[in-house]
Amino acid sequence: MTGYDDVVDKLARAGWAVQPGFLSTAETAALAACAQARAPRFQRAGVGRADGHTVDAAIRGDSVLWLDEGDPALQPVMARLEALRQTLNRELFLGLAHLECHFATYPPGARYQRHLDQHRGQDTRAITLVLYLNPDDWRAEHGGQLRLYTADERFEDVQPTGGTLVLFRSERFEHEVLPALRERRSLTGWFRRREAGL
Ligand SMILES: O=C(O)CCC(=O)C(=O)O
Ligand SMILES: [Fe+2]
Repeated sequence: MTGYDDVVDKLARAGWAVQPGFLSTAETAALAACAQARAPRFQRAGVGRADGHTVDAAIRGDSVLWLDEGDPALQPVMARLEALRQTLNRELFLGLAHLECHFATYPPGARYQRHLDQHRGQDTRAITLVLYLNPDDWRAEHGGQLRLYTADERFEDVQPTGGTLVLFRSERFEHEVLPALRERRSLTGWFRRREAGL
C-alpha cells in the first residue's frame, strides 16, 4: 500500500484518474495562501511555443507562476508529488524524470479552450497533473469544470473543488477549462520523460 493505489489503478486502466481529497482542507488552504502571496509575480499565460507564442484571452485567460520543485514553501506537497512520481514509475514503468509545475489563477469568466497538452510527437510531457486550490464549497453552478474528452465526443466534467487531484496521459486527452463565476486556482504540472538521447 502506498496510499496512491486507487489513482494509479485508474490511470493504468483508463488513462485518467480523479482523486477528491488528495490534499486536506488545511494543506489546500496553505498552498492557496502561498499562491495568493505571490499574486504580483503571476504572468498572463500564452499558447504555443517560441515564434508561435501568443497571449489571447479568448483562447486562454489564466495567469501563471512557474514553480521550483525544491521551493521550501511548497513542502510537504512537493514531497508527496515526488512520491507519486516514484510510484507511477514503479507500478506503470512510465520513466517519469521530473515534475514541472505552475500555479494558475483564472479570474471570473476566464477559460482555456479545448486543447492537448503535448505538442504532438515533439514533447516529453507524459502525465498532466492538476491540484485544485479552491475552497471546498465549490458547486456545479459556479462553473469552472475541467472537461476531459475521454472518447469520441464523450466527456467527463471534473469539479475544481479544493484538494482534488486529476491525472491524465498528456498525449491522449483533449480537455478544456469552462468559465467560472468565481476566481479559480490550481497547481498544474507535467511529469516529463527525459529528452531523447539524454
Ligand atoms: O486547470 C485545469 O483544470 C486544467 C488546466 C490546463 O488544461 C492546462 O494548464 O493545460
Ligand atoms: Fe491543459
